[in-house]
Amino acid sequence: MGKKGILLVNLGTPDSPQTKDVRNYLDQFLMDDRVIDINPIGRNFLVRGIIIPKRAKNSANIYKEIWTEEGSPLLVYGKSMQKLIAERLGEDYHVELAMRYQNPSLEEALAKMQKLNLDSIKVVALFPQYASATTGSIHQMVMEIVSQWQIIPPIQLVNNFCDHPGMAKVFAENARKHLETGKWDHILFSFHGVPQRQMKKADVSKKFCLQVSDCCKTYVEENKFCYTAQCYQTAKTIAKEMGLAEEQYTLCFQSRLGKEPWMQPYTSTVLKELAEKGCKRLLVLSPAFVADCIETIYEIGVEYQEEFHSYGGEKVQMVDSLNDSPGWIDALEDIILSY
Ligand SMILES: C=CC1=C(C)c2cc3[nH]c(cc4nc(cc5[nH]c(cc1n2)c(C)c5CCC(=O)O)C(CCC(=O)O)=C4C)c(C)c3C=C
Ligand SMILES: [Fe+2]
Ligand SMILES: [Fe+2]
Repeated sequence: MGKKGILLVNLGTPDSPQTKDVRNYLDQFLMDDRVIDINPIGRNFLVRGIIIPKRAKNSANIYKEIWTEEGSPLLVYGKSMQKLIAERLGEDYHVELAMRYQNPSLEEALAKMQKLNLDSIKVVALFPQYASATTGSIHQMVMEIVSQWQIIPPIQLVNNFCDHPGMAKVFAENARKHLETGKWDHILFSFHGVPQRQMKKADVSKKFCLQVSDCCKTYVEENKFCYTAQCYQTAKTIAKEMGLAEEQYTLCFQSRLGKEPWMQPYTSTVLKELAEKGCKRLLVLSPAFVADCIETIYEIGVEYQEEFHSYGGEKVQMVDSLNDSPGWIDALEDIILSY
């Protein structure tokens, strides 16, 4: 028998923190019709005429602040995950890492896998929750590439691992380290948001998401593929592992882009409300990501800290992501073998 192929895929990151590379990254990312899902002319105007000219230089400066000697944190942790999981799975497996945007590209990772004549390929998008803009886009691109092959091996796509107990345990352990050393007034689960429009599009029945009150706070058959419902399920699983009561934590959504409504409550609004209630110290988990990146290190660690301070709060403590911790490698192995 030959080897089984495992393809780990994360979102992507610029090749360097220089403006030119950040521009290329944002262009490929935001021109994806699953990310900015409007008509092509509108998307071209919005992305190339407004967002990139306005954002690229500032984003490049932020990437410069978070860049490490080995590169972008998202890619550095991705490579480390790839190495550790390959060691763990042993000789019967071949593990590749790819990024949906920029490098290492999906094209080059899949070309390597094609040459190896693998028995099968399992695609694990490195997002605990399924969203059309992330996992959906990765799966679409993998299928487009593989559809050109003469031999298409058995392919399996992992949809989500939003309530995997091992994943939740590592987030809970990382948070617990801070619970032991400090007193926190409240815990936030701040997820990357998506536009409300994309949530409605993902509801096949058109009768559930954003149509019934508290539509996605419980994870049920009707919303089993809903990003928001999966976010609530992740938060619940981690909160249970941490022994938190419902009133001790709040779920919120960050990283909104543009003017249309995204999933709510927005993290900024919740920070303001908590500060007004007298909360001074917040512990923030961000379990939409499996690795620290610009959205956790900078948006939470720097921007939300400053914002909370401006409302009268004192401390926003970001909890480390799963990164390349041994517990996460255990969980990832289980996801690969059993999902
Ligand atoms: C967790 C899953 C993610 C979803 C869902 C998602 C949707 C989404 N994102 C944008 C716009 C931007 N996202 C950016 C960065 C970014 N987004 C994710 C994940 C999700 N995005 C990650 C992991 C990252 C970080 C990459 C890194 O290199 O660290 C950015 C860039 C930020 C910047 O340049 O300052 C933008 C812009 C949209 C429109 C969207 C729609 C559903
Ligand atoms: Fe994003
Ligand atoms: Fe929903």
